[in-house]
Amino acid sequence: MLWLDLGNTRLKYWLTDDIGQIVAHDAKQHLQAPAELLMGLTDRFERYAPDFIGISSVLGDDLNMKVSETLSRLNIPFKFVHVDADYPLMKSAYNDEQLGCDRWLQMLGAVDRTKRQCVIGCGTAVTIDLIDHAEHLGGYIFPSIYLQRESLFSGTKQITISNGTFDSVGQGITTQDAVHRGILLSIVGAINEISTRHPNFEIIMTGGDAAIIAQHINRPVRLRDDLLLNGLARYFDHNKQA
Ligand SMILES: Nc1ncnc2c1ncn2[C@@H]1O[C@H](COP(=O)(O)OP(=O)(O)O)[C@@H](O)[C@H]1O
Ligand SMILES: CC(C)(COP(=O)(O)O)[C@@H](O)C(=O)NCCC(=O)O
Ligand SMILES: [K+]
Repeated sequence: MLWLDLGNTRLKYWLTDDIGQIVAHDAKQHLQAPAELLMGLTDRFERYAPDFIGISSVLGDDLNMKVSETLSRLNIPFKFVHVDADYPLMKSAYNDEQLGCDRWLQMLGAVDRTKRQCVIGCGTAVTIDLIDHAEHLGGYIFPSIYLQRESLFSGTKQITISNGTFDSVGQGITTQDAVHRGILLSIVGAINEISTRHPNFEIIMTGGDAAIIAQHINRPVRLRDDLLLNGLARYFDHNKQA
């Protein structure tokens, strides 16, 4: 099988064999041209001859259409995931016409009926979702540390910071440090506040920036880079049986 995750910044793919083992995977920036990026990957995909392609995309109809056109040339059946608030594995209180399918799949990949869970996706946006014994209660959306830096850069005259590392939440005494530390604290502080409000929820983090953020959380965090893939596999496995 070939699994695709089209996020706002990166395209991720995984090729798996008959028993679900990953035989190849990668993550690449798509620069809003995922179809063109996929075109360049088709040779690699064809070599593994997957019999099905399962897709998570938060890129919207126009880009999804272009992706479909590119994938059609492979002559391999493919399907996009559709969010369903009434799904057997997890019910959701969220408006399912709006809920991003990457958020939903990350939750499906993590959900455990015996637990209370807080699933945090650290991608282009940071999403925080609360699940109580397989019931999605709702969540929060924040701009990522990079989007926050870009908004300061573009919305102010004197802040011209466009690079540097996010490695501390202590107060800064230079613009560079104040910007990076303030931004990181906005996300870390929010997660710590949610963790205080929901002490019995296990904290699970995934996505490109999970490791950077997790270091500053004042409770044990489970880092899982397999959530979305796991959610895709659960979704299509279930749909096959249905
Ligand atoms: N301006 C930037 N500079 C450096 N890295 C960035 C920038 N914007 C995004 N990234 C990186 O892109 C990655 C996006 O994470 P990912 O989980 O793939 O998100 P998405 O699913 O939204 O594409 C993160 O690892 C982040 O560090
Ligand atoms: C919140 C998101 C932007 C996160 O996307 P990502 O950072 O993974 O690229 C995406 O899940 C999305 O566009 N969601 C739709 C809005 C919602 O979930 O309510
Ligand atoms: K967006």
